[in-house]
Amino acid sequence: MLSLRSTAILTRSSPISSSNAATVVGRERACDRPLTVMKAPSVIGVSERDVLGADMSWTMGRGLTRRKPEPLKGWFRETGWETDWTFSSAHANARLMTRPLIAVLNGPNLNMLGVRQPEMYGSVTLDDVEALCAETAEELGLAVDFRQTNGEGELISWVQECRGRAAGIVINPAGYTHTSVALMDALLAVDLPVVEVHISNIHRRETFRRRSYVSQAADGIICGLGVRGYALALRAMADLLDEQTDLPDDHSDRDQAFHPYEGEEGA
Ligand SMILES: O=C1C[C@@](O)(C(=O)O)C[C@@H](O)[C@@H]1O
Repeated sequence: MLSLRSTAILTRSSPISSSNAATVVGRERACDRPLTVMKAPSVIGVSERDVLGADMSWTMGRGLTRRKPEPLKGWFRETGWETDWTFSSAHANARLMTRPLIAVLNGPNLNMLGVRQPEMYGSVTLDDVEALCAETAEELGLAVDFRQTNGEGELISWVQECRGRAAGIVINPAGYTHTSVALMDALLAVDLPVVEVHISNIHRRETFRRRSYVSQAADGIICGLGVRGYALALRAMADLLDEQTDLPDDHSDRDQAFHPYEGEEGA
């Protein structure tokens, strides 16, 4: 279970748009080290998609370091999905960036990596793959939720849960690649960027592996490059998300529009 790792709270009164901003109150004073918080849609009154799915860059107004902490109005819900918020407050105007959450989903028998047909899949374990994904995500400024299941229904439920929660899906559907219309339908339904990964080159193997239902729902496919395909998939996902982003680099307009501590005593 994920634990609450920091105690920041978001409050806002109007719907999010890319041109306004939220008030962010942290128990931690503005600092240069990262804070990880759980999302709190019920607290901040925005949809989970706004928090996690959308590309967002929040610019905090002047005065973060001067604000007295408000009483907490609620706690971030623990949902198993998280986002990282990084305070960088070397300057008077601190900037808060969300990390888009990418679900990395693995299908049946991938828990057996390392012992399963090593001549085909190599000797690395699924834990190694998870570590690789975490490292790559860190480098790319993404957050990952890495999961594996042997159940088709569970995999489909996880895909469905991504809607409104994740910014994209990297999936190695394993055996369900070649059989599951339902998984394909779920991926089509969530309407998120999808990158399909296979450790082995499915086109060099048995004929039945050449057909992938999942590919119908995938933006791209990486196969045959071993587990590094996961890292490549995350890189591709970062690019896809960048392409969706139309935020200007210069947030000065938002800096001007957002004065959360205006009028406050001591601000
Ligand atoms: O389980 C797997 C693993 C696999 O998805 C791969 O990663 O190469 C390829 C599938 O055909 C197979 O059923």
